[in-house]
Amino acid sequence: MSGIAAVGESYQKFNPRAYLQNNYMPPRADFGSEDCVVPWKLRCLAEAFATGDIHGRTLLDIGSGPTIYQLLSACDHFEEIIATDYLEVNREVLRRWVQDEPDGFDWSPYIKHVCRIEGKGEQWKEKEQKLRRKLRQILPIDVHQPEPLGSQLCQPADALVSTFCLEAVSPDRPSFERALRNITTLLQPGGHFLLIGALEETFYLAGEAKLSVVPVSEADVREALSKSGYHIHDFRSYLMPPGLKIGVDDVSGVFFVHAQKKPVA
Ligand SMILES: C[S@@+](CC[C@H](N)C(=O)[O-])C[C@H]1O[C@@H](n2cnc3c(N)ncnc32)[C@H](O)[C@@H]1O
Ligand SMILES: O=S(=O)(c1ccc2c(c1)CN[C@@H](CF)C2)N1CCSCC1
Repeated sequence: MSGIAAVGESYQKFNPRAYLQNNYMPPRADFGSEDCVVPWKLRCLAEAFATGDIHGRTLLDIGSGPTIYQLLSACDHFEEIIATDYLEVNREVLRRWVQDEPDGFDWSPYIKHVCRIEGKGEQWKEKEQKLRRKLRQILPIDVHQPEPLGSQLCQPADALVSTFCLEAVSPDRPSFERALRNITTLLQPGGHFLLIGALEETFYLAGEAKLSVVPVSEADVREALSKSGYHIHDFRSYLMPPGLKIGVDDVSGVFFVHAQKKPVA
């Protein structure tokens, strides 16, 4: 079985609820200080969109999983947001959130925090409803395919977002770089790409699933982006405090990149 096939097999045991518990609920997900990793991630995204440089008709989120935090600052800048994931269980979690079904994950701490740091006086329920209105498609994706969405995307997106996906689904650095090249075909030339990921992580847990992660450094990410034809506007790294290592992964840090696909020469 190929490395990519083995990754796909390992994801069959992925448990969205366990994944959310491990990474998005207190105490690990702490909003107590601006120096905590969750406020840091949300601030990176809010500041990128606050420049006013990133806007258009369609934003595509690659490997959304069961999460929506990564889309909160985008929803004022795009007409349509498209979420994607490899697993139906995750696409179903997102559909249930969009439909405001009962027993969904409570994203209100994240929505309230983003409204506060954006400083526009937006009420959190207003932002929640706006994102539900704009999140119009939830599509299957495989970043290891040359056409990751198959024939589902009629035209390239104006911007991409992707958080903790590429390194978590690639068995090695070459497949990480190929996956980045594949998803880049989904982005307009000149389009912006906001990428968040794990630094030097080798595994993470999601219920019964133990997923392998290809460890990447800042230099590895920069090289992969350069090979895929991006200009890097901003690259930030966050060093994980030791207290946050509780056994659900071995992540050493988190990176944030604001990159732009170079126009066709
Ligand atoms: C670590 S989770 C990231 C979820 C979310 N973006 C976040 O920020 O927490 C990785 C996601 O990649 C998805 N995935 C697995 N294999 C994939 C593939 N071949 N192509 C695209 N996504 C894949 C998984 O289903 C999972 O939702
Ligand atoms: O935002 S995080 O940095 C985060 C959030 C999500 C993930 C990781 C880290 C690392 N493992 C990834 C597996 F791919 C998923 N964070 C980790 C500390 S507690 C709050 C969540």
